[in-house]
Amino acid sequence: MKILVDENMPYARELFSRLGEVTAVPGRPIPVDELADAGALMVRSVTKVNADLLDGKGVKFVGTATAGTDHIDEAYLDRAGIAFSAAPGCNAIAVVEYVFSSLLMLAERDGFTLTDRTVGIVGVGNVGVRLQARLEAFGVRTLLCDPPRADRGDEEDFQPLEQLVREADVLTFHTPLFKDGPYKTLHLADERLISSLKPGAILINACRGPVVDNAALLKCLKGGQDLSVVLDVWEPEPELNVELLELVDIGTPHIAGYTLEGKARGTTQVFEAFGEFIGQRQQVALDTLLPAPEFGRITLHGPLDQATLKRLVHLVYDVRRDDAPLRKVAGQPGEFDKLRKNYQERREWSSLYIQCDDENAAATLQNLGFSAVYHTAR
Ligand SMILES: NC(=O)C1=CN([C@@H]2O[C@H](COP(=O)(O)OP(=O)(O)OC[C@H]3O[C@@H](n4cnc5c(N)ncnc54)[C@H](O)[C@@H]3O)[C@@H](O)[C@H]2O)C=CC1
Ligand SMILES: O=C(O)C(=O)[C@H](O)COP(=O)(O)O
Repeated sequence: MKILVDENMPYARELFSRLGEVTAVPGRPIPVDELADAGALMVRSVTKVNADLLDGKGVKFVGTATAGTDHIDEAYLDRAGIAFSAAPGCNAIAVVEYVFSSLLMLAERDGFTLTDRTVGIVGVGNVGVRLQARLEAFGVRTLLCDPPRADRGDEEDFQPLEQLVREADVLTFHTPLFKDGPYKTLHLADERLISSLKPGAILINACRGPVVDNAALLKCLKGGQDLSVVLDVWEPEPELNVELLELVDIGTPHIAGYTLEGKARGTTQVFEAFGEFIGQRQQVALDTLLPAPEFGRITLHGPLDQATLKRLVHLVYDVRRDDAPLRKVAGQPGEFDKLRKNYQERREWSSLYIQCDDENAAATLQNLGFSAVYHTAR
């Protein structure tokens, strides 16, 4: 069977060739003629999968190596009898580490202590849960908002969005994009919400661009609102509003989820689902695929404070490495996708093995997701 895969899926050729004949293609725009004889299609978020793309073709299985699924018309796939699988949670750790890098950078720049701040998390799924756990591991207070989970009766202390807006110093969005329905998230952060944020607040959007009304945000920033902004996603992509980019504190080209581990997990999740679909069950251990990281092992002497955590975090990933290149090319056609396609390898904190001579530092770093151990010379 011919399996069409997005060329930005690491390890796709190597894995899927165990199950069929692989052709790697760009995802935006996808070369439609390649679909004519394809039995399976593996995409990322840049390919809109719907009747226009697939009607009259022989595709029987669609996989997306992403957490978000708003680019897939699932109702159409259902009607057309095409099997579908996504990769929930594959890159959640990467997004959490992006948010942490941003907060630590802003804290250093503006001279505040993270543990004095309250972080409101909107959308407490794979990303939000991990973000809450890591923030709390470092002693940062969190407030949670997730109406679908609250309505399901999930045992968590959920608050209304209005309360987060009133109380949070940082408001960070991690919801899917729902254009309508009871839990609509399109423009969830509208002008009213943005202008009601506490003075000096930080607004972060690393989920989908249209969850924050970009025109309203631009208006608030141009009006001089005392607000710091971190945007990884834009309305619309790949054409972002350059004037808005100039006014945000951190702006990146939709790469919050782009650790090598996160992308590789996405590939392996859809690979395993496809294997299951064709009756050839496969399992892949992620660490058999990944190369050694640039920085593998270090020693930390003494306790862990915010400044030390910032240095450790930024040894693995500093969000500014993705902000500067976007500012250089923003507004030039094709450049947004080029930055994403030629993304410099980025690893997760767990790739850094830290030997600590302070027991508390080791425990906190472990809870934050580093591979930390306590070891004394005695
Ligand atoms: N920037 C990037 O590179 C990445 C972006 N994403 C985006 O982030 C989103 C969240 O990712 P995950 O946590 O993995 O998804 P998830 O599906 O595990 O969690 C989403 C959570 O949002 C909640 N939610 C839904 N509607 C809501 C509403 N109206 N208000 C508050 N909460 C609501 C859901 O109940 C769920 O708990 C994805 O749907 C995707 O669009 C995900 C990964 C990488
Ligand atoms: O998983 C998701 O959802 C994301 O937003 C991905 O990180 C987006 O990456 P691409 O699929 O656009 O490469």
